[in-house]
Amino acid sequence: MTQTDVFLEERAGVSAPPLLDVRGIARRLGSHQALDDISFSLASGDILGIIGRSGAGKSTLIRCLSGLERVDGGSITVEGTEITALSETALQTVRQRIGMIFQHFNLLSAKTAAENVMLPLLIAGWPKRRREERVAELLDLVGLGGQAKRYPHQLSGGQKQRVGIARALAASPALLLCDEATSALDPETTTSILALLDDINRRLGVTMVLITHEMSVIRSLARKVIVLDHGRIAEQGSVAEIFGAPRSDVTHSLLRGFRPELPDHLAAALRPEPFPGSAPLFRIDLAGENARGTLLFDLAQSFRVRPVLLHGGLQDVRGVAVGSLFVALADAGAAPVDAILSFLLGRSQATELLGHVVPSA
Ligand SMILES: Nc1ncnc2c1ncn2[C@@H]1O[C@H](COP(=O)(O)OP(=O)(O)OP(=O)(O)O)[C@@H](O)[C@H]1O
Repeated sequence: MTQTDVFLEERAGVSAPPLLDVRGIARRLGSHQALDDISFSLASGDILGIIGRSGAGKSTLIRCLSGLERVDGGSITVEGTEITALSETALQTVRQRIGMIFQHFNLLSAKTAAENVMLPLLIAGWPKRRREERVAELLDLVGLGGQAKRYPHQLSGGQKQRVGIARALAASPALLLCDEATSALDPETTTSILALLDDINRRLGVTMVLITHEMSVIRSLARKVIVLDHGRIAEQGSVAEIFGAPRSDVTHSLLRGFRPELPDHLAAALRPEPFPGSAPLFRIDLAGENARGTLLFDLAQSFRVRPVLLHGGLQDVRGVAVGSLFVALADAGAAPVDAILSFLLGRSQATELLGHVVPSA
């Protein structure tokens, strides 16, 4: 099953209709095709991370999802309502179901934290008493119970983003769009904001779409990933699939530093053909079940080879063990490399024969 099939299967599944369904959207900015044939769907409660290099089209996509920008073609459906078909007035009502948080927080500087959070409730016409109760509840939720009367300039960056999150959640949106929500924050504050968003998703079940250029954000928060490149989807899948076996060049490049790579001295020692004393060296990409098995033991038993682990490692990606091992097979003399490769392909996300090295190198 391909990664796209996983998405399509969910779309066709017996469960509830998707909360967000995007079909073939396109958007042109001047002479530039900023988005081209973007399709995906998202179930209620899911968290989708959209990543891409600068200029890939991330901001344009999130602006289209929020209804701030119109598409030139295709459709966007939120909770069964096709927002791309709505008039500006009808869109205003649906947009109350969509919350948004921003890189630079976008708080009103002349209003207190509580007044900023209250704004969407004023617009939605909530009565005063309920508004005040709701604001107190939201400030507690984001850990700012004691800061209600502070102005933005009296708050740290992390606290400002907490106000932004409380404001976005005020009218109980079904969909929360996060536009580079942690890009202006230091690493420690980033971790605490991502943990808060994760907690909110678990407690309130809010569906989230986050755009970012940082793979660390995707790894910490997303469950599904779309990699955008030049306005098109280069690749999509679960976060474990993307980290475990990336397929597109752009994903490989965005993951640099997040996946084990062959150390330079080993790469320099690699030869394309076997030579006396050499062993074939494989890169084995693993995720989930196959990362926990007895792969190397079974390999040794089945082919009477001696697997020598030269490099690699596993990391935890949203509860799934994901990683790569660089394994040389000593004493593989008579063992058929093709059969070994097909054995490994059946037990891994991906396996590649990199060349031949002296195993102790
Ligand atoms: N008015 C415009 N006319 C022509 N091209 C535009 C216009 N506005 C944006 N673009 C181009 O559209 C592309 C997509 O821009 P967008 O801001 O969506 O990308 P992005 O992935 O969010 O980038 P970044 O991470 O740098 O914010 C970029 O190449 C940008 O230069």
